[in-house]
Amino acid sequence: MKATNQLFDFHPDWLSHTLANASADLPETKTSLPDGIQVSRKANGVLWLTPPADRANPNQEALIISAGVHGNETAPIEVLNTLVSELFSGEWSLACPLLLILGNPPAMVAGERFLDVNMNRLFNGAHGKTEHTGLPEARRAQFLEEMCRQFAMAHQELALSHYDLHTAIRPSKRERFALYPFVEGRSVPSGQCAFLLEAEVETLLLQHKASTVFSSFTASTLKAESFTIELGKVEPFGRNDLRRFRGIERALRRRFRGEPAPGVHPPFDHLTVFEVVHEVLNTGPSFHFHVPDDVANFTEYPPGTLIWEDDQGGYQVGTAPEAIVFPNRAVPVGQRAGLMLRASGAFRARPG
Ligand SMILES: O=C(O)CCC(=O)N[C@@H](CCC(=O)O)C(=O)O
Ligand SMILES: [Zn+2]
Repeated sequence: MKATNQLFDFHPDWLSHTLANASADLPETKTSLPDGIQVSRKANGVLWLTPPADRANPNQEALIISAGVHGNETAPIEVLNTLVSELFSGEWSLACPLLLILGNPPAMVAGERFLDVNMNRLFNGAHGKTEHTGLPEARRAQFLEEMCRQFAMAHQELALSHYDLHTAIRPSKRERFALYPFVEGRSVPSGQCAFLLEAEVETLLLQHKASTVFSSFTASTLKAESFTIELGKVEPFGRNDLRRFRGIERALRRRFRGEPAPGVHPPFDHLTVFEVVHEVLNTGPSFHFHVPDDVANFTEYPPGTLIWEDDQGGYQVGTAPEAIVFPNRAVPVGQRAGLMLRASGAFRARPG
């Protein structure tokens, strides 16, 4: 199709174009789809789509969807690519402005989480730290912040949501879970909970402080309703069982098309909610992490369990059981080695 070829230079799809140009500094390229959607490839792996001004946007929203901020988390990248291919081949029509981001193309090509520095610790301005000067991942994070800022400015009259799609390094006792960045005084809107259930995400983690992850930037700075969503486990391109990702694919397609939310149905009729009670940081040479390397996300520890210690102190589970997510001792000093969670209730959606 003409529009696809113009934007993707004869590559069959957006993903293969993005991988083939992983380190290229591509100029902005614009085209339009036969149904009038304006498409701008802002840079490699970044598409800004705008429906015609007279098209209805029934949900009155604008969406930022990112994947591949970690290069080896490939399933959500494949899901986004499928949706872009459907849109470009005219299978359905877009109702809302959309900013689509494949975060770290060089790391995607390498099949690595990141190359020089974890890009999902570089937002909210952290890309500007002197130790990151000149690093491609820092430049990319700064560019992505700028794209999101411009997109939010261009659509101030619409409700802005950002879903940053990931897969986890370890197996998980809860297959899909979302993290809600902390913003003072804010609580999760019920419509967002219903969307997570629609996407077959049944667990929600409430963060306890703002951070340097992408979703925290869009939540804090752009006032978006933002979530990091963990959709399964890391696998290389082509090795994902995409049937396990149909929930998010369907739910995003429905939002892109501007259709109303469907009713909720068991088993995806309630979200189990956890709150972060402690962030485990690698404190340096004397840091000793007592959680084994291969423990699954949401493994629960009874009260009093020693989670980590160093020569200054440590952390023990409090009076109620706590679960761990993202245990990872191999992080640089000062970075997160895990999150300790306490169950804090449930969101039960009204039956559809
Ligand atoms: O499985 C893991 O250990 C990491 C999976 C992952 O990349 N998670 C995100 C979570 C971001 C957030 O806290 O919102 C990350 O660590 O960047
Ligand atoms: Zn990730």
